[in-house]
Amino acid sequence: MNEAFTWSLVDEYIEDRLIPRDPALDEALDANRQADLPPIDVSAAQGKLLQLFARMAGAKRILEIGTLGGYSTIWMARALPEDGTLVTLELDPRHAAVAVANAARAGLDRVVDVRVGPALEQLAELDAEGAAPFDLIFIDADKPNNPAYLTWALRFSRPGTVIVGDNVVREGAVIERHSTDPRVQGVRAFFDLLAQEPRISATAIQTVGSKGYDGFMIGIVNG
Ligand SMILES: C[S@@+](CC[C@H](N)C(=O)[O-])C[C@H]1O[C@@H](n2cnc3c(N)ncnc32)[C@H](O)[C@@H]1O
Ligand SMILES: [Mg+2]
Repeated sequence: MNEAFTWSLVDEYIEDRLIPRDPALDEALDANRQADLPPIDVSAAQGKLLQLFARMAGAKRILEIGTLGGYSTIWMARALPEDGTLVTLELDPRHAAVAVANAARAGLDRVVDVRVGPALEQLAELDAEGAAPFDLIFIDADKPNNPAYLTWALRFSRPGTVIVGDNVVREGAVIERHSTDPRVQGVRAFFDLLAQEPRISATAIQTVGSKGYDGFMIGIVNG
């Protein structure tokens, strides 16, 4: 059997056994399709993993960089208490509008704050507002800016903050040091920064599934 086909079937099996259906998440994916958003959201199994990280961290404040239609947003926001907050940053106003509607349909409009514009500008604005530290930060936007996003993530952290980065393996292309793909170079610079950053303890895990072969970086800010 074709490998990628098996990975998808196994994801279906995992979803069937371990991931109860959440109509709001299914509706979010439908709304994304209808709005022609690219299907580059996390898988259900990965969304659940992010939700579990949020619960393990006892998160009350989550920052997401890269919203798309808010699929991962909803997964993580479901882990928040009623007075929790999830700030999510999105460049494309069309994506952001779909995400706002999806979060509202999920009953999360009071906890989810979708901010539109280049994330680097939005992060500077959050800083100017004196934003309190976040408990979990999920980096999943334009990969060339990953090093800058990590620097900002550290600024918005406290000891114990969990930082997760998506798409850090890129079908194995991460090891191609001469790659001309700026996303690969962004991820490699992200690893370089992590390697010499004493404030964070990190690893990366390769993943396969319905979204192909990729990986997550998971780190915790040291005390
Ligand atoms: C991979 S998608 C996010 C997927 C989403 N986290 C999920 O799993 O459901 C990346 C998103 O980042 C957005 N993006 C790209 N460049 C950006 C930037 N400079 N600032 C903010 N968002 C950006 C894209 O428009 C896209 O919606
Ligand atoms: Mg991603």
